[in-house]
Amino acid sequence: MKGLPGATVFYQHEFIDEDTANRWYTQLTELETWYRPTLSMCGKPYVQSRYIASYVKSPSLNARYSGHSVKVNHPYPPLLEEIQRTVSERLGVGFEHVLLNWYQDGSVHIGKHRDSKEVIASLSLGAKRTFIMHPYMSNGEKKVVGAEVKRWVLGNGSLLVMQGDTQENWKHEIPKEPKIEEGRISLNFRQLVHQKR
Ligand SMILES: O=C(O)CCC(=O)C(=O)O
Ligand SMILES: [Fe+2]
Repeated sequence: MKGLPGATVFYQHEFIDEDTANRWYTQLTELETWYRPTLSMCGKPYVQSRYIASYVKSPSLNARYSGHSVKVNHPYPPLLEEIQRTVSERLGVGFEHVLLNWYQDGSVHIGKHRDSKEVIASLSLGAKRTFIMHPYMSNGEKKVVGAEVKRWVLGNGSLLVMQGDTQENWKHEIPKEPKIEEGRISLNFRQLVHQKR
């Protein structure tokens, strides 16, 4: 993707067709493992606005995000096997873990953050949402010369891949868009495996 120095980001608007995307969205809302994660902010518990669900290929894997652990499930249900296989075959990359985020409407968001360095492939289903990348600042300086805020829309059935130095140099977020009434689910496929229980 152009205009993102120090990042390797690919975006494909119609990675899967709309009918399939809509069908997968509806089926995934029926998963029984959705829950709202709690973060600790200044010692107080803070329940986040989005629902998440997470699956690992192998029961010995553990997933951590922003310092808190995520409840992981095993095995993958057949639908998630099918979706992951579709993404893996098209990209030629295997994944060991998926984190699903469910933004039930535009009031639900994810704040600016960085993720771990593995390849992250993110499939979007449902409502279109804005995605913003911000240059990461270190000691008051951008880590990459010429980095400027970049935003675009993640469509229904689109795929976003972040890899390489992207997380070193950039933060990303899905901001609130209060006018959006429909829901969106993103499936974030990752290779992470480095922490054992
Ligand atoms: O929903 C998305 O597309 C982004 C989610 C995200 O950044 C994350 O789960 O780390
Ligand atoms: Fe992220």
